[in-house]
Amino acid sequence: MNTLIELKDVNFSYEQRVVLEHIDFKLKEGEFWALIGPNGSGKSTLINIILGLLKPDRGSIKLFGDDIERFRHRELIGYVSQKSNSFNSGFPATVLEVVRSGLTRKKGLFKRFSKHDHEKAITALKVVGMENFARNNIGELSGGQQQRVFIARALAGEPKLLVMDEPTVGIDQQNVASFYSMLNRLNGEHGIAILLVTHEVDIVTELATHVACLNRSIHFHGMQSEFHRMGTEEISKWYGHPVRRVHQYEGGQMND
Ligand SMILES: Nc1ncnc2c1ncn2[C@@H]1O[C@H](COP(=O)(O)OP(=O)(O)OP(=O)(O)O)[C@@H](O)[C@H]1O
Repeated sequence: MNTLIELKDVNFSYEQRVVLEHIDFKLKEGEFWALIGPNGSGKSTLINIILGLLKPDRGSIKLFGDDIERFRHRELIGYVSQKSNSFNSGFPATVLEVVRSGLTRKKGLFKRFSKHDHEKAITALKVVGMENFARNNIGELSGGQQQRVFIARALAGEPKLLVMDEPTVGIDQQNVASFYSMLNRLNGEHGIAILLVTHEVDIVTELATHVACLNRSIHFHGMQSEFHRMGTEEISKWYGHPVRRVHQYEGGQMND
């Protein structure tokens, strides 16, 4: 399995304040990682470093085997942020246009879209179950539907890795479940690796193949099954406050 993300001894501070320390992290092809941690633990900062938006003070970062400075295949990484789903009803773009805009990195902003691009966009909409909404205005859709469209936008460029920072913020509980089963399909059937930042520890650590626990440094990095074997006390210690674990089904479920 190829390694898609590899961080070694990464440190980062805002001004004088250290927020990430000695971060080692590795994600391989086909894996589904949940990145969890309390508020302010550095999750978004870590994602921004992986995306090349922030530069670490120290340490090495490799993407798809290349040093981040030399990595030229941004299209291999699709990114969906928590703020994507915030269009209001007057926003003048169709779902199809939003998804096609995911191809601009490859084509340049003012190039015309080919029939092939159109097909790619429709295929991506089918994957997320939104093909019937292609002609709708993006603002007419619910938060959950908009977020699916943003996943489709990220998928249009045919990435091998999808990075998401709390993509379910603002989505109601019922739609969250179907959103996650869609992610499961993307990972299981389409083989797309996923790195997902989440507060929904209970659902996601059941779905993900691997879990990373962050609170300034990495406190756990391993398989989902090992994570679920960890004791409540151990989890509470790094989380910074008591964490209650609810054993509802095999493997256990954790609420925080
Ligand atoms: N631009 C910034 N300048 C200064 N400090 C920042 C900046 N962005 C974040 N921080 C601080 O760095 C720490 C880590 O923030 P970060 O957003 O990475 O955490 P997080 O785990 O994603 O938090 P949350 O779960 O609340 O979204 C926090 O203490 C935050 O206040």
